[in-house]
Amino acid sequence: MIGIIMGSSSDAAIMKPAADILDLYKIPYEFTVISAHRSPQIMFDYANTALERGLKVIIAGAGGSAHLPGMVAAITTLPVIGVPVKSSNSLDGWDSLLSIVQMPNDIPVATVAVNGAHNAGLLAVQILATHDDRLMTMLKDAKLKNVEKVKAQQTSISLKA
Ligand SMILES: Nc1c(C(=O)O)ncn1[C@@H]1O[C@H](COP(=O)(O)O)[C@@H](O)[C@H]1O
Repeated sequence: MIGIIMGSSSDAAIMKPAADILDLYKIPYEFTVISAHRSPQIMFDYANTALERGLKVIIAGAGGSAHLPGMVAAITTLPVIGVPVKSSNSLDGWDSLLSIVQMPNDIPVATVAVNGAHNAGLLAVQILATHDDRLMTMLKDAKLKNVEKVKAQQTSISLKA
């Protein structure tokens, strides 16, 4: 089970690609809103019980002054993947990117690109795949498909005068 959490329902569309990836790989997940700023006790309880509830990885997305991923990582020993969300009144996503990526020593958050929920989902799959042959086989197939896509582009590309 993977936890996908976000600071506000306004982040849901940006976070959905993480859920889409988990659907593709048939991995169960929960998808919910939790805010370190607005609901600190709920955030604490979620992070504090995540391991015993069977979560393996937490994907946390937040915009603006994005403390949610780092605060969850401060509480749990599970891997936390942070998704900087470019929210409506943010500084083009730089604020959330820097808030999430610049963690102090001892509290890592694996930060993906701004609005990079797709890769966050895939990274969670890759973490699970280290102990799951079905997932590792699917990931290898996906890599081979990428190679085929590039080969097709090599044969179709042309420079028009
Ligand atoms: N960064 C955080 C946290 C947090 O880090 O705890 N809680 C909400 N937010 C962010 O505030 C932005 C605006 O939220 P609203 O749209 O609800 O006003 C969202 O992108 C959310 O992730």
